[in-house]
Amino acid sequence: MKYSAIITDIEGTTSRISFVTEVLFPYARQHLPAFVRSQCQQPEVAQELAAVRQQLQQPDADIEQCISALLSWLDADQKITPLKSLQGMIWRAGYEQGHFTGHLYPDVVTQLQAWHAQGIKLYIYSSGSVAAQQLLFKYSDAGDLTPLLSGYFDTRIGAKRELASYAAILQQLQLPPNQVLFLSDVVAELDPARELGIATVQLIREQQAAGDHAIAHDFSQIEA
Ligand SMILES: CSCCC(=O)C(=O)COP(=O)(O)O
Ligand SMILES: [Mg+2]
Repeated sequence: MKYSAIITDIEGTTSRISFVTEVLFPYARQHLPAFVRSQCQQPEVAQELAAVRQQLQQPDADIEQCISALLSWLDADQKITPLKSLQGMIWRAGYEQGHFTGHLYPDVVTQLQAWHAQGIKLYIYSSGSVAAQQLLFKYSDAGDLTPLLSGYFDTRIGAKRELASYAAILQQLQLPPNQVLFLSDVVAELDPARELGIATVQLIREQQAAGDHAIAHDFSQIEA
């Protein structure tokens, strides 16, 4: 066993990009205005709206201005933390009511089970909120896979292209970098992890450009 821990990205790595862009994002877009209007007094929503106002640097922005900003961030796929948190809250209903299940490539399910059985700790690092990550794995195509996972990281620990984010994750895992493997389809996410000494593998699921990291087309090709 080469690694004590494996951290994996979601979109384009464990899951098809189109599941995020054609199922999750449109569902959030459709339900966000009514969700925010009806739930804005709930403390967890009010807290995210305060973060939206802070991001806008408009402390007096009303609900409709907040909704408009959130929708424009969503359309531009901006990984802004209050948007990602609200998306997770909205997706909960979609999963619980059976509108969709969390897409995972079949090789991911098999390999996560094998790595878990070998004693490798498995973590997720996605721009989707921790709650959204937990929902995807709880309501996955293959059933509840959350027992396989030891932890989750989102934009609260930092952006995925920033070296400091990977340093903070290593700090939390309390592991030396060479015992950790990071999987992503995006070279700009793999580069800062490698700079810290974390092992990296780029997943090439579709037709994206390869970088200079080790490459796998599916999880069965990854030596851990
Ligand atoms: C937790 S599933 C939703 C993924 C998401 O919201 C997103 O922005 C994709 O981010 P990733 O870091 O997984 O590429
Ligand atoms: Mg990705």
